[in-house]
Amino acid sequence: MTEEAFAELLRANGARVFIVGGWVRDALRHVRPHDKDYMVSGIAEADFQQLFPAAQKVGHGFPVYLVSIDGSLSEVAFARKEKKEGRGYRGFRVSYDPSVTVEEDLYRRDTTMNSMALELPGKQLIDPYHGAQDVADKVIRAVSHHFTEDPVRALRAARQAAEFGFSITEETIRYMNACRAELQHEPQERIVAELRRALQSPRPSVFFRALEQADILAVTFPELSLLIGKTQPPEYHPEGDAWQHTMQVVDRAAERTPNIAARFAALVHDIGKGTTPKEMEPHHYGHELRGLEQLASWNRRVTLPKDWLRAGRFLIEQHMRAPLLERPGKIAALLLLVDKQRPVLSLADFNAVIEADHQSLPDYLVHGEALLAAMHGVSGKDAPSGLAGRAVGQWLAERQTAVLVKALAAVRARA
Ligand SMILES: Nc1ccn([C@@H]2O[C@H](COP(=O)(O)OP(=O)(O)OP(=O)(O)O)[C@@H](O)[C@H]2O)c(=O)n1
Repeated sequence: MTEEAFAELLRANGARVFIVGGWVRDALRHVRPHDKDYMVSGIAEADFQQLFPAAQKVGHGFPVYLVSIDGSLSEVAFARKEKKEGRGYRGFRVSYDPSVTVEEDLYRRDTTMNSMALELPGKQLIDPYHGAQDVADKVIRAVSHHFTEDPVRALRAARQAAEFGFSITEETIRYMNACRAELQHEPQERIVAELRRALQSPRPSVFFRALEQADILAVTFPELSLLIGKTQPPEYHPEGDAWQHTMQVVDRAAERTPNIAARFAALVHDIGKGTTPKEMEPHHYGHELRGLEQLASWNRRVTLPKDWLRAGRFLIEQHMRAPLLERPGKIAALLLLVDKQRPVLSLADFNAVIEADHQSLPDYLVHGEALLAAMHGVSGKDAPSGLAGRAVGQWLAERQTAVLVKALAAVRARA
């Protein structure tokens, strides 16, 4: 059914119909809006079911229906009021009778930019909390103290700041801080989902810095929060401590690769510096090993996506040595090892993180694909017939190194 027919049918039965949430916000931001969510008020659930017998009921604790509108299945919710009664995002008493108004529904939402509606059919903007002005000013502002009723809103606000390049008001930062205690009991999947979206954003550091500003980094990402104040030799790190460095590296990685596992690897590459003994600072000898331990402990607390873990481990192990190799045998071995990380991590992804960290890239990584192609021209099948077992492996490694030396010399001659 068309949107027009859907709205007309409801209006003919005394209801009001609205487009709500992120679609309205994104339309005002002039970016391509995502899925449309609808809301209806002034109609009882039973009457709605009679009008749309094919609509599938979904939703936890309150009715949401899936209706096919303009060719896609859209969510249609009833205007509702919520009263927090228990812990977590499900601890609500909800009322959604036909008397609940659109303004009441918008009031229970997180931020002003997400609390606007367009009434159908004319798409008149309903904006009781001045979200349009905040979108124009690029400001994230909690609608009310109800913000704290769902603690994940603290992460949503930080993540949307990173996605949209918006700033967060002081008062909202305080509400984010007020979510601190409850955040410790949130399902980790919701936190990882927000982390994923933050890593997808153009500047992930905005997300982590907002959490730090609200003093909730230590409860959401304790391994990262340990990096704060960890000193580093200023001649190598004029940007400051291990936290400032990590924030720069994750942003530079986001400029260089869309691969989320690689961006995660950039985030955790120096995570071992968080547990460097105080007396060793500003040096961090052995931080690769401590980094693997920290990542493992993060993964015990939260099951991290397997590809993130694999990329994270690999970069923790390789980020110090990879750009500093001189011996051809080591360069050949590294390139072949990087090659084995596909499809989790391509050579380009690996290079993106190394360059984000060191702000330069050695020629053997810049031309790594060509060097690999040359090395792949040699196969164990070409080994002399007298060789077997490990001797074939050794012969292959030697041949591949010889090929690499030639190919690298050609690359360097052209430079
Ligand atoms: N914790 C939450 C989640 C959602 N919402 C409200 O529900 C709407 C729809 O939520 P959702 O689709 O999850 O997010 P969007 O804001 O539409 O967009 P995004 O994809 O950026 O999360 C939001 O706009 C907001 O009004 C809320 O108040 N609190």
